[in-house]
Amino acid sequence: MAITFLKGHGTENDFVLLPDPDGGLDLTVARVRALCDRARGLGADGVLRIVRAKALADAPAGIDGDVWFMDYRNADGSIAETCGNGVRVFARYLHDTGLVDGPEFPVGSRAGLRPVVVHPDGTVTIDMGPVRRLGNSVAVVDGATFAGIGIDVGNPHLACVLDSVDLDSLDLTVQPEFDTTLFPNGVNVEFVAPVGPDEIHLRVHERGVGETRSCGTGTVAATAAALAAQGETTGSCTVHIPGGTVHVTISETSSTLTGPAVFVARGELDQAWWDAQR
Ligand SMILES: N[C@@H](CCC[C@H](N)C(=O)O)C(=O)O
Repeated sequence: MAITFLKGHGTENDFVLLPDPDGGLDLTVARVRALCDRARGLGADGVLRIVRAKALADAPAGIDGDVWFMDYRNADGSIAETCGNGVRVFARYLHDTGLVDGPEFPVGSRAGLRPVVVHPDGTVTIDMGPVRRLGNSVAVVDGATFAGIGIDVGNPHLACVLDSVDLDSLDLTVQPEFDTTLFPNGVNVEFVAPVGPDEIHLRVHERGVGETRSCGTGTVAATAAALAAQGETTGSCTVHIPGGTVHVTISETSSTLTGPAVFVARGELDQAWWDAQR
């Protein structure tokens, strides 16, 4: 059977999507790495396998088996709990292909259900769930220490609000150092430059990927950190990342992320190439 793929992105955080309703694909670490490789594969920050929850061995308890589940993998082959930009692209695929009834439905992820609304213009709003603050910490970049806040949005983040440092001057080609006691499974690190009370610029180094043009869960974590810097726990924010702009709201009990979801290509993988990546 031919293996079909789609290539898409959410604010230039790009993904290979693999429709696999019955979970038949043997998606090894080597295959994820090869797919994401920008020279020997299709090139992407991550892979989104589109699978029914009942076909997945490690779907979290409590998710109905018929729910469409986003089996997310980072470019290095590691599994992450969720991906905000990925959920938007995933949701748009389900909606546009008629795999769901109507514009409002839940998407399964290892962080739990993420209810979505697909808008007529193709943008998507996700209910990202509660934002959990983990306490103060620091990130070290090139010997310089930045104060930040640990934030859990289903996956772990360390969001640092900059005061005087120029965002563009940071070297994010290597993983910023972080406290491995607070983040034993690694962390996504955000650097946030406020440009107004409800508007920020953001750069992010993603766990399992490197610097990306955008990170949806990171935009929520960055908003929480920017609000905390103003003494607030709730509010809304326009977030500019290198790959575009999204909108985030945070309440005491939940959060939302709204932004674009774009498809670039669809096709079939070469079977001999796939078989050679074990
Ligand atoms: N790009 C994603 C986050 C993907 C997972 C992350 N790298 C992790 O390991 O937690 C997003 O848009 O949220």
